[in-house]
Amino acid sequence: MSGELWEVAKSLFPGGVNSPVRAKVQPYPFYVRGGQGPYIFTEEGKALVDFVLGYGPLFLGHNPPYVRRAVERQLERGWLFGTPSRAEVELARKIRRHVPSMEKMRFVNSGTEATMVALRLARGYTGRTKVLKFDGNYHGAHDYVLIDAGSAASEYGVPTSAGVPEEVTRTVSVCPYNDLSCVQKILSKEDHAAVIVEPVMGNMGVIPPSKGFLSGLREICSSTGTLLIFDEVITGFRLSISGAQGLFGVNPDITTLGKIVGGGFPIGVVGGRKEIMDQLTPSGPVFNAGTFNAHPLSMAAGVAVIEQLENGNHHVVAERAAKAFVDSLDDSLKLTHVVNRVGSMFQVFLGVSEVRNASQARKADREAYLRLHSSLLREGVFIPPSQFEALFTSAAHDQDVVDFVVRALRNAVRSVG
Ligand SMILES: Cc1ncc(COP(=O)(O)O)c(C=O)c1O
Ligand SMILES: N[C@H](C=O)CCC(=O)O
Repeated sequence: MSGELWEVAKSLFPGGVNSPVRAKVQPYPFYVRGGQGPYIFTEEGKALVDFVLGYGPLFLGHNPPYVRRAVERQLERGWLFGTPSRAEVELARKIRRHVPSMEKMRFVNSGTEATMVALRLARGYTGRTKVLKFDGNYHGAHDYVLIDAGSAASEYGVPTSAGVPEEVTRTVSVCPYNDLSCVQKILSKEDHAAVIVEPVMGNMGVIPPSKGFLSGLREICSSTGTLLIFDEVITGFRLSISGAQGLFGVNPDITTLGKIVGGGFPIGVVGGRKEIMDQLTPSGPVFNAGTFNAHPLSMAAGVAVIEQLENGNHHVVAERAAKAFVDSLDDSLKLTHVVNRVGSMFQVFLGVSEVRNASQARKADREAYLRLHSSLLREGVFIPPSQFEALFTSAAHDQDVVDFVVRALRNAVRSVG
């Protein structure tokens, strides 16, 4: 049972968990036995409608048969060879077909690794040291991005992590999200290698880019010789089959992917213009290597997921469910609130009337949000236990699920006040 596992886990893991946001569920995290479609099943045997979806990767829901079969086929053949395998070529060709700005790419094992390689590549290619990021954007858990970071770093009050050397911090400039004048001012010195941005912010709740923000970044970067990196670890293959860059029609120089493109198996991808990517070892001097890079199981799962996205109306189904949730929330909540939604990712901010950047997100009533989380859990619905995460829907969130969730929401909002 969850309570017993938690007691042991506390003695084994710092804070009882292996990724901090998981510890936010009160009074202790529930342990999960399995998942199917839009549901997860707890150790206690309770079914929960899942709006966390592994923090984004499971765009087709839990345990979809075509992904499972692809992984099983790979398992039968073996799963690690230390040499290239066919599936990595297949997955890369699919990614490039849908995200043409990724002319060449490197497969790594997490979004964290992907952004780390992207920034190193940008420095190697431009010969410049500094990079610019945005307050509240989260790009994983390495030194160069744990500065004013969102997600669990903000939730636990350490947006700038202890242990990041000051020498590193000094090389990272930070602007408020959606503030082009700040970017213009900083980049005008022409000493920054890159701007890294979540094209839709999904790690401070959800915050959409203002009209003209992404195209403005493109223009400023091009005119100052700065590389533009879109961190599409969340948005890639979610906001459209071509990610946020397809949706907004703005091409970055470098893209990072993760989550969906590995079908729920560990993956990160860094890709971009040929001449930039060719700086990577063995064709260039910027080093990257990895025992598990292009892991055959992740490659097989990724190919299966993209095949599904190429043939179904999965984005329509996921987006319809997200819209229904948001509409129902708007109808039931009496309290002042904002719901930001882009496609199938969204978040509600209670007690505030506008959220366009991280400082506005920080003003939301986080206690009230946690009450909403807990009461939804009692009603059989799992949303992230942190204001600074996004809710996600999947292609498995069909009309029956939506109807159930709308009823659950009506009961749950009473606890919010
Ligand atoms: C936008 C973004 N970039 C990078 C990462 C890091 O990915 P990972 O957790 O796979 O290291 C995440 C999430 O964790 C993310 O949301
Ligand atoms: N916000 C993070 C990634 O998107 C959530 C994953 C984690 O921190 O465990």
